[in-house]
Order: sequence, then structure tokens, then C-alpha cells
Amino acid sequence: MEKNFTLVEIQQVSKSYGGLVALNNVNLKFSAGKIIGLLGPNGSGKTTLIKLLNGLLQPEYGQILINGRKPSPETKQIVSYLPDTTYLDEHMRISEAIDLFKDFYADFDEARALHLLQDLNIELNSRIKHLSKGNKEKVQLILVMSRQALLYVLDEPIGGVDPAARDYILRTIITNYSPTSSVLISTHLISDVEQILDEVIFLQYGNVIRHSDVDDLRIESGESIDELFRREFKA
Ligand SMILES: Nc1ncnc2c1ncn2[C@@H]1O[C@H](COP(=O)(O)OP(=O)(O)OP(=O)(O)O)[C@@H](O)[C@H]1O
Repeated sequence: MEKNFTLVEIQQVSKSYGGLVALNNVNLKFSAGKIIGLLGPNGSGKTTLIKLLNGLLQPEYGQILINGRKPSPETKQIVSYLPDTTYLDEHMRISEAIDLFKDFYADFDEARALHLLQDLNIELNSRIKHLSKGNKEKVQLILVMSRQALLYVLDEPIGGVDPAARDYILRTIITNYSPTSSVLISTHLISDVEQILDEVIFLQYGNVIRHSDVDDLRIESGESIDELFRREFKA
């Protein structure tokens, strides 16, 4: 598969909850080999877009294609998704969660997961429910990033993680993904994450107001992405 082929196409997608428009005619294309930041104020539609990509919600209008296919059980085999809530059974031990991922995903790299857990001093025998909030997040992210997926979709991956571990995790994200895969990261921790981003999407009231190359945007605005975000979305 070539680098720079279109991995994800979001075509004229709208989604409402009752009368509230959460996404309004969203058009986006993601190429392979990119780390893309999905940024926007609270309630701008980031999680809604992520749930649509993962087939947890259906668009009212438009369509989404991932590697040419609509979100489905087939695309789950190529999309590795970190939700914004705990997805593991809290009673499980970490070793059991690893077994679960091994059973579920043919692309799961157990050796990689074990190596990352060891680097972050996380005990395999611990039960998920006994972990601190930050360590729980680390475990979930490690499992998701240990798949050899085509698309990683990470909804707020480092909110509860301490700054030192954040840097380690961000480095892990850069070194893990291959030139044919892409990473979509939704986050409010822009200054931490912007160092690894290739592209950025700004959402506001369900509309895409920017989708730009990060270096171009920095040169054009003379600001960091964090500064630009704060200025554009000033309350
Ligand atoms: N299940 C739901 N039922 C009704 N409204 C919803 C539901 N989920 C989201 N919304 C509304 O849709 C809009 C977009 O929400 P969404 O969670 O996608 O935003 P977000 O950008 O991820 O926000 P945050 O940064 O706070 O996580 C908001 O106005 C929210 O209140």
C-alpha cells in the first residue's frame, strides 16, 4: 500500500441528537502516514465524529469510508479505537486484558504491549480497578497502540497522565505507527500534543473551520497551534 493514499473519507456528514446539530455537513480526507489532531471547544462534535468513524453512531446524511469501506465489523479489524471512557472490565487483571486483545485482534503485538507496560512500571498482575486513573489510561492506550492497525482513533488519550509519562506516550505513538497508517487524536492538551501532529482539524459547533498542515499553519499564523486555538476560540 502506498503512502499518501486516502485512508479516510468523510463526505457531507451530518448528525443531530434530537434538534441539536452535533455535526454539520463535514467533509474531510485523511491520508495515510499522518498524525492528525482533532481539536475544538467542549461540545464542538469531536466525540460524535469519532463515534461515527467507529460505527457506534450512524450519519443522518453523507457517508464515511475507511480504506474504501463503511464503518462495519470489517473496518474494526483495521481501526484501533481508544474511547473516552474505560472500555475494559475493571475486575480484569492486566494480563487478562492482554489475552483478550490477543484473542480479539489478529494484529495485536503482545511483545510490544509487554515492553511498553514494563517501561512504564505497570505490574501485569494488577487488577484494572486498583490502578490510578492515569495508569488505567496508560494501560488502555498501550493496548490500543499495540495493534498494527491502519487507523488509530484516540479520544482524549492523555488527559489523566502525568507530564513525564505523556512525553513517553507521545513518543510511543510516533514510533509505533507505520507510514501506511494514520492516527487521529482528539485532545484539549494542545501544547503537549502539537509537537507530534502533522495536520490539525478545528471543529466549532459541528463545523470544520480548519483542516491544515501544522507547519503551514504555524508559518502562516506566526503562532503555535495552542496559541492559535486560544485566540480563535477565546470565550
Ligand atoms: N447522546 C447525546 N444526546 C444528546 N446530545 C448529545 C449526545 N452526545 C453529544 N451530544 C451533544 O452533541 C454536541 C457534540 O458533543 P460531542 O461529545 O461530540 O462534543 P466534544 O467536542 O467531544 O466535546 P468535549 O470536548 O466536551 O468532549 C454537544 O452539544 C453535546 O451536548
